[in-house]
Amino acid sequence: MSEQQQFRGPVDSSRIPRYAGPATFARLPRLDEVGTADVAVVGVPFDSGVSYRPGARFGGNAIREASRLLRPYNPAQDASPFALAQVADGGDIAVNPFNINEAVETIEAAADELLGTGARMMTLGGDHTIALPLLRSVAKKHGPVALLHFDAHLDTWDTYFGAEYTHGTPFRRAVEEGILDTEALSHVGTRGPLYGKQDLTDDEKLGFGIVTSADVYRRGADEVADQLRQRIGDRPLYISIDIDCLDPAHAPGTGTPEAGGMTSRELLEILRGLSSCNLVSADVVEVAPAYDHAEITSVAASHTAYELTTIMSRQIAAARQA
Ligand SMILES: N=C(N)NCCCC(=O)O
Ligand SMILES: [Zn+2]
Ligand SMILES: [Zn+2]
Repeated sequence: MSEQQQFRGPVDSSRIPRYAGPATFARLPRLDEVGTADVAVVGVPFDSGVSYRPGARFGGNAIREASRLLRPYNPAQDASPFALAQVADGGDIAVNPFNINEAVETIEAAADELLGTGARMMTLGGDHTIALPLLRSVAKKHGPVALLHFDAHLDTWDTYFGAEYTHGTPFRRAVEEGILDTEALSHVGTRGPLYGKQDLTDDEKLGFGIVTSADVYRRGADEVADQLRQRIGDRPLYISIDIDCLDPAHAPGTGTPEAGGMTSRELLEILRGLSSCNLVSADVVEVAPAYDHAEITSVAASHTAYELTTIMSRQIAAARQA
């Protein structure tokens, strides 16, 4: 059987215009249409953990809309991700917007169910709070995972207004809970003002290395990707991408924008340089379409999710062949 016949791919945009019909990620089938998937793209419309502008609850659907223009062959990774594995849109994990603790539990349970089917998750946020329950679930399956965290922010702060689960705190909680492999933790794209120098000391103590946005500019995407790849090795890897890792010129539609960020080209190139890593699941979070213009942010996010999906599909196909 040819790969094309084996997996159900996107709607053919040369036959049905790409702007027709309801949006799924990359015009892929829904999970309930294919039964099970190797990669499940799921939305988490939750933004009750934000410290500034709200609106990331609408991010997943904005990314789906912007992803209508994605095409099936990815030349940068020389792969047709939707022919190498079954990728499907699993819809949204519906969570309580008025109770953060309950929402975190619901996300973890839904992720357990999806990962239990053998799927890898490509999650579309939502604010960054959602990374914690997703990591909990991934660690139940794989043990403590390596983490690459693309973000302007550290997100290793302790609490906000006494709250433990917020979009500025998921990775401190994750280290405390022992679900991350502290030999392989990196922030990428970090920049902007902090509360104090202690933020950096605390972050380092938790085990994180930092590649700042200026480092990416000075050293270039290839060198940064090489260094990250060496640190990660063949550990199970989770990639969490806060779209505010990009400069506001490349991602205005987000809740806590910081000047001086990476370009979308730099982000995509670093991800392509990680294509040999054992990516077990990933998220793209913090897209807040109300502050976007001309879908700049959601287009960047859709291409980011496409590269991540391609990495996962290539590995699934390689594992199948081994
Ligand atoms: N995770 C994101 N996007 N932002 C965290 C910012 C936390 C703060 O307001 O200091
Ligand atoms: Zn951020
Ligand atoms: Zn963040």
